Amino acid sequence: MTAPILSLDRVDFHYDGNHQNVLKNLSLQISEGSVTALLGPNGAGKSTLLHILLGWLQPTSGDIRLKDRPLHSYTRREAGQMMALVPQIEHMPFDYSVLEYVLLGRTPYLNPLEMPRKEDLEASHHALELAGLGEMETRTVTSLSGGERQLVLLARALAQQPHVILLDEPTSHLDLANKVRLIRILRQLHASGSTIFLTTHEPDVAAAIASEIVLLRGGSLLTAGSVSEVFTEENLTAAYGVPVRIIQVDGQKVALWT
Ligand SMILES: Nc1ncnc2c1ncn2[C@@H]1O[C@H](COP(=O)(O)OP(=O)(O)OP(=O)(O)O)[C@@H](O)[C@H]1O
Repeated sequence: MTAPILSLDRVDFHYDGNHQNVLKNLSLQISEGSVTALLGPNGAGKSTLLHILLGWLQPTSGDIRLKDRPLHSYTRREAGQMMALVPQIEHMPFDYSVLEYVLLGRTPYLNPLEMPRKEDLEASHHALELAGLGEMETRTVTSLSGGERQLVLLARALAQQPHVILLDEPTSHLDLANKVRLIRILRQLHASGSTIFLTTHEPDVAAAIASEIVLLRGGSLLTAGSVSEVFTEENLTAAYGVPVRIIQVDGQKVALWT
């Protein structure tokens, strides 16, 4: 196993005003260069965990390290150069063009009020091409469909050129063709050495791209490990509380609810 780029050690978390822990004694290591899929039922704590990993929420107790330092010791700018989030959805209040929105991904590299430089424009154009949005850069973000917006959020994260990319249910608004495009992009990023951590409600997407799977239930770790270890009928049935069958189609594992 390669060195962990992110590690959690006995992390507990509860939201203000509700003392029930949403994450419970969670220990986890994410290896550099891995693709980790986080699966679990609604309310398991997946989005909360993503926000903890980004440093947006502070654990109630326990430690989180990014590379060789505690996560809380990173400035926002340093953390922004290391990690990017692709949220599931984001309120887009202003009539930014697609290109302007994607350029926001370059903020961790710019000084306050500095105009984007040549390399920022190049990184943003490249990200738009990768996400299949090359033709759309002058459209306003408010005029886009849900799936197109999700691709813009992906492009913004790609423009950020992070070491670790975190994605919250990245296929939730995508049609089949764009789902395949996303899987290809994530495979490309993986091949170029990026670390990828995604939540998904689609076990098949997890099986298609992940090297590691983490199963969360009720804020606790059910199990974590390689796809062959974790993606089993027994584990998925325990995670979701409904009987799950796994079949193989052309060497690909597919989960069926029975
Ligand atoms: N801001 C908040 N204040 C209080 N409780 C919250 C807050 N956000 C989430 N929760 C609660 O924390 C628990 C975990 O929520 P979280 O959104 O992390 O789950 P999830 O696994 O991402 O769920 P889903 O699959 O439905 O998106 C849930 O019980 C939820 O109701």
